[in-house]
Amino acid sequence: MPFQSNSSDAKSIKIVVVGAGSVGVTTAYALLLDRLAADIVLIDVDKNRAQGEAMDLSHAAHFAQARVRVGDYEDCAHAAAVVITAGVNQKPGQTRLDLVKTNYALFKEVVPRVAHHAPDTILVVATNPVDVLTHAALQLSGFPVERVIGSGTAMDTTRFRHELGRHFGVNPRNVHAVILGEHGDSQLPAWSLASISGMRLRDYCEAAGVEYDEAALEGCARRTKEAAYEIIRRKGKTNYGVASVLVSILQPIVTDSDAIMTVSRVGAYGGVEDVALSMPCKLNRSGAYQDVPLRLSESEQQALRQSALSIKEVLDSLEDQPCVLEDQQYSLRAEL
Ligand SMILES: NC(=O)C1=CN([C@@H]2O[C@H](COP(=O)(O)OP(=O)(O)OC[C@H]3O[C@@H](n4cnc5c(N)ncnc54)[C@H](O)[C@@H]3O)[C@@H](O)[C@H]2O)C=CC1
Ligand SMILES: CC(=O)C(=O)O
Repeated sequence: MPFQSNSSDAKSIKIVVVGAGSVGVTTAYALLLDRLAADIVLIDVDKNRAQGEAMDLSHAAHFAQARVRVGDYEDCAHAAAVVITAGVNQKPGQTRLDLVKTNYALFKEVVPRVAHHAPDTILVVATNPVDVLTHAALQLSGFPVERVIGSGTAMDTTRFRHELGRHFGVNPRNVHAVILGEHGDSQLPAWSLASISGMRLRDYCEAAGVEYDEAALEGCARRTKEAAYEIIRRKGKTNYGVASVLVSILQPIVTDSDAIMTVSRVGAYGGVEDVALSMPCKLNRSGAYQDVPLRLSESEQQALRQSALSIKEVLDSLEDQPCVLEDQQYSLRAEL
């Protein structure tokens, strides 16, 4: 039975989180606080630790009228979404792309299992490098493109709005600004689209009688790009921001509400075919749709192309491309 959306009622909603590490369990906790699902399933190779996390979360679940349990891949059946957070994280100084070989190998193990048991679900990928692995998840699952979503620059867009909100002294929710491209070093701020109170940033500054301080704004974009490096240098990981972002991606899926978010999806960008990166997408119960019109400046289009090319280079460098042939896919699934 395919997932049936039930916009006002979380009773029937199951969400599976693969990877009960720092990001996975923080996401499960954020899901509980948001009361988005009735059944939250944790899957991890370290079953003992996952069990401990599920027990602890269950005590919090008491207040949210949901249950949290440890499961296996067959528990993915009928899940509204399966969030993949399993994998190694960055050590101080490492880039997200440095993780690709290890986490790609893990995806070859995990994704076909999820797809086998939950052929109608939506995959939400958080594991890094998230754009490369969103592409891998699409190929390994055989799902339609709209049902494989990477958290992408939804995280960076949130950080960017936080920075701009602080700079302009307004609530970040009232800043409309997006980061596009790679969830990584080649990301780009779409300055030409940024607005506050319906006004482009230059107009807003003029109307407010404040300086349009280009250097300070560049600082906002730089701190956005470097935020994860700095947090990892200080505390060894990031978890709260991404967990909240993952729940904000799951919300429009569960409630079928057509929210527009910058998430990663496979497509053609800046003339580069078959690559995943983030652009604004409409999210609903069927997945992520790129039917949101966008008019970027010439230099932003160039930067987007460069971002696509740098992700593509990593994809091409993977010795063993994800299997794309139907019969290969079946043979992989037959081994499960
Ligand atoms: N997209 C984003 O914005 C963010 C992504 N991340 C990424 O999320 C991933 C996870 O990070 P953390 O939770 O901090 O790492 P962690 O080390 O705390 O957790 C990883 C978990 O994956 C599990 N795991 C390993 N192999 C597995 C397998 N084959 N099947 C099931 N579970 C398996 C481990 O047992 C562990 O519990 C990393 O790749 C990290 O870079 C982290 C923060 C933000
Ligand atoms: C680690 C990571 O990808 C982030 O916090 O943005």
